[in-house]
Amino acid sequence: MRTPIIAGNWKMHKTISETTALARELAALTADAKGVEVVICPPFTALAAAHEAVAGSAVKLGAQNMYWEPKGAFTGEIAPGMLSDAGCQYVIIGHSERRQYFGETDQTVNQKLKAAFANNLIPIICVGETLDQREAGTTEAVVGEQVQAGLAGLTEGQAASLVIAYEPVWAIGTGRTASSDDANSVCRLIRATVAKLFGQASADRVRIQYGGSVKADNIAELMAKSDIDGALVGGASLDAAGFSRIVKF
Ligand SMILES: O=C(CO)COP(=O)(O)O
Repeated sequence: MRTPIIAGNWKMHKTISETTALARELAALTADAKGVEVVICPPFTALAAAHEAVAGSAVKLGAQNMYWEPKGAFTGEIAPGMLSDAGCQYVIIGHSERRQYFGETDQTVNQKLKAAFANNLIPIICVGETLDQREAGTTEAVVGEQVQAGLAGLTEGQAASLVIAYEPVWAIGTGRTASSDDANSVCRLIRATVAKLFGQASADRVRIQYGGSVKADNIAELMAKSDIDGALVGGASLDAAGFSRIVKF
């Protein structure tokens, strides 16, 4: 049985004081949510404040990115150990915005995944096709390759314990959600790819999220699907009331 996981990717939003307020409100509003894991991923500058704000609650903390080296002359980068130190248990890796604007590739995603595991962080690896790729009929090939290359060299246990977020790029921030059937069929393909690479036991355990214009009013339909185990929520995670309704799908 896979525990559903709802994560909020705050992207480049919220100051420290705004983070404290939002995280506190969210912790209070989700205190009675049972059987679901809740994660928030604020920007780096607000991680420590968020950690303090959710202390004593079930809300967990994640970061939006990291570098793979443990320390050194890498100006502007953040090491995995620094995220643990700030209270993170999760880290988003290879979000489409990082692939699109910051040159991340399946190879850098793979290096980051291995570094995350080496530092006891659970990676949330993002995969998904662009509109051009969907219209060209290459969704399955693109997503399959992202999973295969991104997870290359992991152990069966690691493959089972990570989270894969299927985020079709054309559905992010556009108000266009993939239909629940379309989302589920790609999530099923992702699980089959994990089964092929790491065995059925890992595939049965790995949690697969859908992301892309998830809102309180479409979460229930998505979560009812066989292979969707949660959501990675952008815009709608910036409002405590709305996000708590998503958590309580
Ligand atoms: O990119 C996303 C989460 O990582 C999705 O963003 P939206 O929910 O704003 O579409």
